[in-house]
Amino acid sequence: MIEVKNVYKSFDGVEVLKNVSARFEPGKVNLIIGRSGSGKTVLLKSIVGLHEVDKGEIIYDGRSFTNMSEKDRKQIRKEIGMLFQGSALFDSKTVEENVRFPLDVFSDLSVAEKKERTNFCLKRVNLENANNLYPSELSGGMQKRVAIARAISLNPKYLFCDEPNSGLDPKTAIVIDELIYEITKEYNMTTIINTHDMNSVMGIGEKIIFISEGQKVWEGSNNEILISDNKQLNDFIYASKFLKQVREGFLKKGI
Ligand SMILES: Nc1ncnc2c1ncn2[C@@H]1O[C@H](COP(=O)(O)OP(=O)(O)OP(=O)(O)O)[C@@H](O)[C@H]1O
Repeated sequence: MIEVKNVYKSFDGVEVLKNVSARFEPGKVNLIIGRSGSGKTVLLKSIVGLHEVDKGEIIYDGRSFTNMSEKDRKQIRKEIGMLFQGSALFDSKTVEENVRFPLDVFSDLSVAEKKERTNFCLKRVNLENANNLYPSELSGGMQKRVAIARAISLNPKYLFCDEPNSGLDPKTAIVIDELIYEITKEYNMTTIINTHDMNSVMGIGEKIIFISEGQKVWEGSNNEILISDNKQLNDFIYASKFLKQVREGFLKKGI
């Protein structure tokens, strides 16, 4: 479990995170949602240590990331898989080299073991025959799958995804969401995703944190979101006419 306790973060005197607390559980897909500029990325970066928080604490399974030495942080970083916006693959490396990269840098595996692990990860994302292709030869969805294979190569306990669906068509986005959901369950990972994709929210949002102007103003599940009477949350969610109609139908049925 990852715990965020009373976290504050400012840039040049401007408070971007204000007393944010949240618990992200293992084996669950946790989403951070909110408008552009609400502080989602700053929160995610604070959790992984790309930003130092001004106040408050980040705790990984009882280990205070905020207060530990750089050496201990390195250990936690090895337990983290990251899926960046836009996949962030190395264009000059093949699919196989991209997926193997974290193993080359962080593991003591032999060449044969690395090959085996790389192939296992590629198989897991249904890309068995793509080893020798370059990112430019792949569709956006395939690139995302390579990025997922790379993110799980070190068998992480924690998976962070920043807007995993950006740039994908709705159908491919669902495939990627489902893949993230399945691997979260398979490896009992604590997965945290930043998104404003309402399909993801409704499809895989087991636990959702809604951030507005740097504050957590709501948390709950994808089912609870449909019956919430939190005005700020509803203004955000039902900016979509379609979802407004879904909510009305849902409430009419009295579920
Ligand atoms: N390194 C930084 N220096 C100064 N200000 C920053 C920095 N990073 C983020 N901010 C500011 O913090 C605020 C929150 O930004 P953040 O990127 O977390 O928003 P977001 O919710 O992730 O938005 P989006 O959905 O558009 O990615 C913004 O006002 C942004 O300008």
